[in-house]
This record gives sequence, C-alpha cells and structure tokens, in this order.
Amino acid sequence: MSNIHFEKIALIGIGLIGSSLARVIRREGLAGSIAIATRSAETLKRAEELGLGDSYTTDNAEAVGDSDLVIVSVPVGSSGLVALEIADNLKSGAIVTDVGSTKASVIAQMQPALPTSVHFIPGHPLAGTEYSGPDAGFAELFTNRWCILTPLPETDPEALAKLAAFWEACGSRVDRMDPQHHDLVLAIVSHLPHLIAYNIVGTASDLEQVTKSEVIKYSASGFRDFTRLASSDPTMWRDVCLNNKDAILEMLGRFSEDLASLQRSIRWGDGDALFELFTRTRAVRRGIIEAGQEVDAPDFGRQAAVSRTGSN
Ligand SMILES: NC(=O)C1=CN([C@@H]2O[C@H](COP(=O)(O)OP(=O)(O)OC[C@H]3O[C@@H](n4cnc5c(N)ncnc54)[C@H](O)[C@@H]3O)[C@@H](O)[C@H]2O)C=CC1
Ligand SMILES: O=C(O)C(=O)Cc1ccc(O)cc1
Repeated sequence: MSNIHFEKIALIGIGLIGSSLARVIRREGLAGSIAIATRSAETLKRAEELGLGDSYTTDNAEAVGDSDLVIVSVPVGSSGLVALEIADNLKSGAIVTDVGSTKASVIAQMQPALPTSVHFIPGHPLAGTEYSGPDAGFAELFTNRWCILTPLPETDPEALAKLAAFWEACGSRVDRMDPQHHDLVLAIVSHLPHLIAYNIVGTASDLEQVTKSEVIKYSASGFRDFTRLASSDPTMWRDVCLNNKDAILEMLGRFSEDLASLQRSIRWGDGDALFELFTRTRAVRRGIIEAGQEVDAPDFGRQAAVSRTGSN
C-alpha cells in the first residue's frame, strides 16, 4: 500500500537534519520523489554519493519547482535568503516549512518573502546531535522525538494537519505552540545548556597547561558531557544566539542570578541551601524519566560518525 504523503518533496539544505529527513522519507516511502538543493557543490556531491535524493542542484529555486512540500533545513540566519531565492518558483498550494531552532526570527525573515499562494508553516524537530553534514544524518533521528509546529494565525487547518501527519510518519510526536513561547521554552531547555557547555569548555581551554594534560586525561567525568554539546556546529549556534537574543538574554540573566546565589551558599557554608537545591534538581530528572522521556541521547551506533565541520 502506498504511504506517499507528498508527490514531490524539496529539501533545501542537506546537513544533519535535511539528510535525516531524506533517509526517513525514503525508508517510509513518504514521497514520489525527493529534490535536493544545497549551497555548496561539495556537499551536494556527497549527498548524491549517498543516494539521498532523486535530483540534485545548487540552485534552491530549481529544486522547489513542482514541489508539494518544501523543507528548509539551513542555519536560521540563512532562512530569509532562501525564502527570497525560492519565492518565485513555488507551486501554488505548496506547503513550505522549516526546521530551525528559533521560530519568531525565522517567521520574520521568511513570511514577507513568500507568496500568499503557499502555506507557510514553521516547525522545529526537537531532535539532533552534535554532528553536522550529510554523513551525520540517520533515519531514526526523529523517532519518538517532539516536533513543534508554530502555525500562523492565518494557517490553513488542512495544510497544518497534512504537515503534522508527515512528521508523525517520520516517527515524531507533534505539538503546536505560539512562536514566542517556543523561543522562550527552547532558550531554557536547549539554547542555555549549549551556551553553558561552550562557556565551561572555553574556560577550561583558557587554562592552557590543564587543557593539554588533565582535562583530556580525566575527561571521563562531568566535563566530557559538556564537550559533546560544545562541539556542536559553530555556524548553527552563532545563528541561534543572534536570532533568539531576547529570550536567551532573559534566561542567561536568571541563570547568572542563581549562580551567584549558589556561589554565596558555598562561600558561607550554607549546606542546607546546597542540599535543598540538589534535591530539587534530582527530582527534575526523575520526573523526566517517570514521564517516559528519554534522558540520554540515543546512539544508534553512530560512534564512528564523522563530524563534518567547515563550509558544507
Ligand atoms: N543540529 C541539530 O541538532 C538540530 C538543528 N536544527 C536546525 O536545523 C537547521 C539545520 O541544521 P543542521 O542540519 O544541523 O545543519 P548542518 O550544518 O548539518 O546543515 C546545514 C545545511 O544547510 C546548507 N546551507 C547553508 N546555507 C544554505 C543556503 N543559503 N542555501 C542552501 N543550503 C544552505 C549547508 O550546505 C548544509 O547542507 C538549523 O536551522 C538548526 O537550527 C534543528 C534541530 C536539531
Ligand atoms: O545534541 C543535543 O543534545 C541537542 O540538543 C540537539 C539539538 C540541537 C538543537 C535543536 O534545536 C534541537 C536539538
């Protein structure tokens, strides 16, 4: 029985997220054909070698011609440029979506550029790793992971239902959220943890003698978990910071106040305050486990995955 959700799907950007989509679309038979577009010829060549699609181009506008679903999977700072490039070639009635980690700024960049004849429905799969590029993707990435859709007031309910069904067919659980609320929630659960990781690893790397010896030798401890997050793609995270500035600054402000309070508890030997905090935070993780959410990133045998950095 056919499981086709869209006759032609265009994937703009074929890194971790775009290539994972290509793989799951192919595995589940969700499209009649997959058109792939990406900026660099080198990445495009790799996508072709991996057999991720049915057609390949470095011209974003060419890929979206005749497509029923267009998924933009590029760093959030580039989404406005992509929208401008594809606008004139979009099929009337097509659904255009994205996967960006921030939503209000993506909407502000893309919506004015897109024609009203298409359904623009922003989205964000809460699924990823510290790796990037077309080799890093895998079909199981979205399995049991949330995908948040942030429809606009004028979004057609039928198009929204179609996109939600597509993400469910990719293995995701779908939720809807207001874009501003999305940005605030993600600032605390995703953006701040990455910034804390970048900061602590940066602090350690400033202690030069330590970096060269003990940090690497003893990194089996808590530090190692931070280095995973802190090895995430620099372009992507630069763009997240610049495009969710207000919410991130709000959460960083709260974090700094709480850190100062923790510092004070240590300075004054306030064991009760430390014990109370550590008990409360332990309950948060237990709550996550009880709610049936995965607490550790699934590995899917990707230990050997190659991290592609630089221009892809
Ligand atoms: N990496 C992660 O864990 C997650 C990332 N996201 C979001 O997904 C989006 C893509 O991230 P990744 O796939 O991880 O990045 P990536 O670096 O692996 O891939 C990005 C792709 O976009 C292409 N690209 C860049 N500018 C372009 C342009 N102007 N036109 C066409 N292609 C262009 C690059 O060549 C590359 O193929 C980002 O917006 C990110 O915020 C969302 C969920 C998780
Ligand atoms: O690798 C991890 O732990 C992540 O948190 C991946 C991730 C990065 C960015 C997103 O917008 C969503 C998920």
